[in-house]
Amino acid sequence: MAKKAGSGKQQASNDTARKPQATQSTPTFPHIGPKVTIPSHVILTDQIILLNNFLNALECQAFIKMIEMLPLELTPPKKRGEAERVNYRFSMQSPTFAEKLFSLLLPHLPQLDTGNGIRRRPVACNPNIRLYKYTPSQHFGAHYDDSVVDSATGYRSEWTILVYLSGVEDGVEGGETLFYKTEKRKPNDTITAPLTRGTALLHRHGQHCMLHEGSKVLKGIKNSVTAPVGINPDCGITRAGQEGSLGNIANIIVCGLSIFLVIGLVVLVERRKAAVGRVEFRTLLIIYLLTLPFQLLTNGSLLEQGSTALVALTAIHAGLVATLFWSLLFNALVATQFVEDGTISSMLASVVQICPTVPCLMLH
Ligand SMILES: O=C(O)CCC(=O)C(=O)O
Ligand SMILES: [Fe+2]
Repeated sequence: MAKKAGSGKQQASNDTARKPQATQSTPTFPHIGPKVTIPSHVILTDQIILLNNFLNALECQAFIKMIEMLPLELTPPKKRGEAERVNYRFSMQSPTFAEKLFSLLLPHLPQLDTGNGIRRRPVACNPNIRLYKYTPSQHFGAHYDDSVVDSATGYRSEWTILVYLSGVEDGVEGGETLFYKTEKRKPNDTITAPLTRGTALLHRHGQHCMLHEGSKVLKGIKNSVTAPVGINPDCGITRAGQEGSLGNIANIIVCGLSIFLVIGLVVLVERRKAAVGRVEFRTLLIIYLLTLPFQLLTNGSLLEQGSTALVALTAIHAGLVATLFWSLLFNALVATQFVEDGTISSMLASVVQICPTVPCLMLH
């Protein structure tokens, strides 16, 4: 009898719950070539997708050879509340392989549901890579996969990718990944993903994960490689021009209008009759005017996240905002002067006002 979800969902055992593991030495992964066409086959909308022939027979063979050389761990006996997993595994952090895997997957990936009705193209594979080997009678009990956040990028995973390195073509019997529509696990509510060599199985994980298991291998050896797949963080605004996004359109419009408004104010200040503070105020407006195109570009979701252009423009923007602060302070000093004659003595009143506040601030 498979484990009941009961009070809480049966999670993959602690060491399989997609929490990044202590880094093991990274093996040299075999070469994987890009594939021209890999049609995606949706088995269950927003839940299970198959990409057949993601790896060819030679690539699968090379992976299995690599797995055979690794110091695989046989699962220790399960603890309370953990899913039963009896197989051999090698787990590691490999950002390089995760990037390679993702670059090959990306051209063939459909947009995936992020959980709030929005579909997005995934952005990365998590570097937590696992290699599995199941011998006859081994299996992975029913469980749910957890989401993980990649600390380097902040991407939260929403899907699992599982690539079968061996399958029925190799004489493997049993070992299919089973998905249950209900926790009762009735045969009518069970979806069986065919165990086909080279197929990449994408399935939803985290909050919307279906209860699933790696069924018992009856004959032959099942090998697979798996990684979590991340989608954009929820708070991100898709870059303008991508997936029909207008970027941060409100920011773009307001900054655009502000540019014209501030130019108008600069002109009006020029014509101002007041003897004191005119130049300072105009300088403040000009500095503010300079910040606006940078605000528009850096906060408008127009540029690629992490790109050199965005970093450079953000640095200039931050510098201008700091300058704006000092200019504003200077305007405040000028505006509080006592004798409005424009000479240095007019600053006296400001000094007299500010000095007593300093000890008060220090006491706080
Ligand atoms: O090997 C399988 O078929 C299932 C593996 C799995 O569920 C997992 O790695 O979380
Ligand atoms: Fe799983």
